[in-house]
Amino acid sequence: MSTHIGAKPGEIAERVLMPGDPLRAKWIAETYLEDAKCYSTVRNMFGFTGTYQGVRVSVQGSGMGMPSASIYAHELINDYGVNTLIRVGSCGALSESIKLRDVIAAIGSSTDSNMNRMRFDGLIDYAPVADFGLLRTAVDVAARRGIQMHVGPILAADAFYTDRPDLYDTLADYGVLAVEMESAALYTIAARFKARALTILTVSDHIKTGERTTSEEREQTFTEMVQVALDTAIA
Ligand SMILES: O=P(O)(O)O[C@H]1O[C@H](CO)[C@@H](O)[C@H]1O
Ligand SMILES: O=c1cc[nH]c(=O)[nH]1
Repeated sequence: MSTHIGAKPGEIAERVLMPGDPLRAKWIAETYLEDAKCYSTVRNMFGFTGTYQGVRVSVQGSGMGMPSASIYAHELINDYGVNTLIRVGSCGALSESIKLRDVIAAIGSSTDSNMNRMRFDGLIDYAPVADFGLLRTAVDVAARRGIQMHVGPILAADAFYTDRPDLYDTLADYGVLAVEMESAALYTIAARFKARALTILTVSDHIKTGERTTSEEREQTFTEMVQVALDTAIA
């Protein structure tokens, strides 16, 4: 067991999908994996391992926000030898060119979090980016499956509810497609410990139009994102 994950050594696959929502993890495991077994219920942050097309894959909930996601990414890599982490999350679209339920692969993640400022002593604005190989594979997989996937930069924000929507408009002017709450930390930790990471998102909320999906939809219906992530994980 690590501090926050109740798995024994060897119970977690080298390739892990990471939704923020632990019930999305359960749905993915039950829907897509064969012989899925739950290896952790610590804090109800469920983790499962099974096989997808004959390859061992795990799905681990990571919670909301960078402090929580950082814990799971750190322990998966350092305590369980995970080398491939693919976040499968929900996000808010910042631009009207993006529609509700669209799929986005995050090439890089800006952030308003202070975590990397502390890491680099306030002297460097580190640029957290996706693993190029995973991103290239995900683009190929999406094309093969006929799934339209946007590829571009996103924002990982500390707060879900912002007092500064004007900054979201400015970010959109600079090409930032969407906001979520984990990827800057995921990309940074993966880089630090020599693992590969990619974030794939489904638009659950539209910041410009106010449209939103239900919590049940966020849990159980983002199938295109999950299919791209699974095919990418085993490639
Ligand atoms: O749906 P998940 O993966 O949790 O991702 C998004 O949803 C949560 C906010 O509702 C944040 O964790 C955000 O990043
Ligand atoms: O608007 C949204 C939707 C999902 N996740 C976020 O962080 N923001």
